[in-house]
Amino acid sequence: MTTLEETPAHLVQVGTLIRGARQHRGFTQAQLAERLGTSQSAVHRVEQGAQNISLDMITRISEALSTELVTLGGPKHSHLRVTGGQQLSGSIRVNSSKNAAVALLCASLLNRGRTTLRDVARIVEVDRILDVLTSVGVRATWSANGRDLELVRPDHLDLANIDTEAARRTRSIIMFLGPLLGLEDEFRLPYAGGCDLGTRTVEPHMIALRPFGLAVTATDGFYEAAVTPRTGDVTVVLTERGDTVTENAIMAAACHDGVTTIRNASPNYMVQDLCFYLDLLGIRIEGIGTTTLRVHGVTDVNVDVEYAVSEDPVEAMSLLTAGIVTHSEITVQRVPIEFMEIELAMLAEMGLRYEESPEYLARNGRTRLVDITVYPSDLVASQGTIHPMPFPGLNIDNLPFFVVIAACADGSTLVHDWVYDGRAIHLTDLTRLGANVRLLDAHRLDVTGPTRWSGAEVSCPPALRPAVVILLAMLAAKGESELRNVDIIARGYEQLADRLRELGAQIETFRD
Ligand SMILES: CC(=O)N[C@H]1[C@@H](OP(=O)(O)OP(=O)(O)OC[C@H]2O[C@@H](n3ccc(=O)[nH]c3=O)[C@H](O)[C@@H]2O)O[C@H](CO)[C@@H](O)[C@@H]1O
Ligand SMILES: C=C(OP(=O)(O)O)C(=O)O
Repeated sequence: MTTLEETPAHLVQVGTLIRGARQHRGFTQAQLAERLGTSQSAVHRVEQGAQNISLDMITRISEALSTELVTLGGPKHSHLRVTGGQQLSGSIRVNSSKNAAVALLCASLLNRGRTTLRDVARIVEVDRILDVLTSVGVRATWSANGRDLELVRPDHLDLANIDTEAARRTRSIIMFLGPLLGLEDEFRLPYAGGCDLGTRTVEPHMIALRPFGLAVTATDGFYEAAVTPRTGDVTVVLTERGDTVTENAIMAAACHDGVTTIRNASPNYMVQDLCFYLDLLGIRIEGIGTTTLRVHGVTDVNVDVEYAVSEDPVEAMSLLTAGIVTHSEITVQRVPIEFMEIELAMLAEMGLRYEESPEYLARNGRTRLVDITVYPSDLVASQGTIHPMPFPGLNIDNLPFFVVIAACADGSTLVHDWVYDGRAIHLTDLTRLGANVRLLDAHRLDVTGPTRWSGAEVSCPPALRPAVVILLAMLAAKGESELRNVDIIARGYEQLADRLRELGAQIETFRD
């Protein structure tokens, strides 16, 4: 067998191509293995480049993926050709959220019974976490309609076989810490990765999990975790009101023998989804939707549950923005209104005309939804600075959409992203399409509108939301634009170009 150190470069290249093609098709390693009549670990080895692979096998993989992507000779990236400047029309539904899905996937490790997640978005971020889960022995099966995911954990996780490459490509791997605390005395996890948004510390996670007996040392490329099991009531005070750190604390508390009080908890949408799921597992949580949670831990959970992941406020913002910047009348259905109220209030201040339907409940029976119709509106710049805050403030992931909206508005707007030191810079790519967007420093943008958008060729920024913002600006820009290398969009959006096409957008996908 070939060891990783002596893996020939061409095998790694072939493995990477196969992984890319599989993820593009929305298959897990286990699903591809099933189609090939082989094991998940064999697919894992092929993708790592740790196995010699015959031409015959490459052909079979191509067939299994019904794709031409598995070819020798350099990866083929996808690009979008957009003919913009046209109005959109019709209705579009908001999908379930990436951020809740990844938390729920990690949380399923707490359950020895069967977890069925309904309405899971088919996005690359989900696949990455699924690849990690299946590599350690979790059985993951998609339903025939491809929307529901059944997860069954083995009694012992095979952490030695963890899919390091998939793990390193997502930040969400950090959310394995919470559930693993209750399962293992010692384990190692690859460093968390993700989009290029500048430095994102993991220190708050370590602080939050210390009261549960976790000690972590960082070695080359891995967090080495050692757990000294503790019992009894615990208070965790979060130093930052972060979303995933709150989720980690909740998951550690869920399997802790005692009651945990978490202060300065994020009450954001993905945290609420996690709490609703844990509630079904029999873990009582007081204070859901507030900044103080009391989690009544259960040390052995073994129940079969079904939970429908709730709708994504960031996708809702993205779709509303598509209507706003193209001066269109469109209806965005299934908007989780609790998590869009501030955004909508700000847009109303800027002159957006819109209507909301009466509220109805999401499939999880908890999240309140509305349909929102936006009308063509003449926008004016916001009076104050636009800046995010932990929920219930303006969602940081929605902030980039305000940049392209501000560029359509009359006047100057200051947009202040105090959270990420590497996200604002990507939005300066809007200048290529004619916008007046100036970077004042790493965190602040001055945007002056209205913009006379014009088509251009732009390389997709290496960050999810800015990438989508550029695409939406291209819909507004008269003439032809090209957005090159758009694979990153599939990390958080399912078939975005196809769905915008259904609203009348002229977007064509092509490859090198
Ligand atoms: C999988 C998932 O759910 N990802 C979301 C989650 O990431 P996640 O929870 O991983 O966000 P981070 O922990 O990286 O927080 C984002 C940044 O904000 C800083 N920070 C955060 C809270 C706070 O009270 N003070 C503070 O300074 C952090 O140091 C960091 O630099 O939350 C981010 C912020 O909402 C979102 O952009 C991500 O989409
Ligand atoms: C920053 C984001 O997510 P993640 O935490 O997955 O990087 C995002 O969704 O825009």
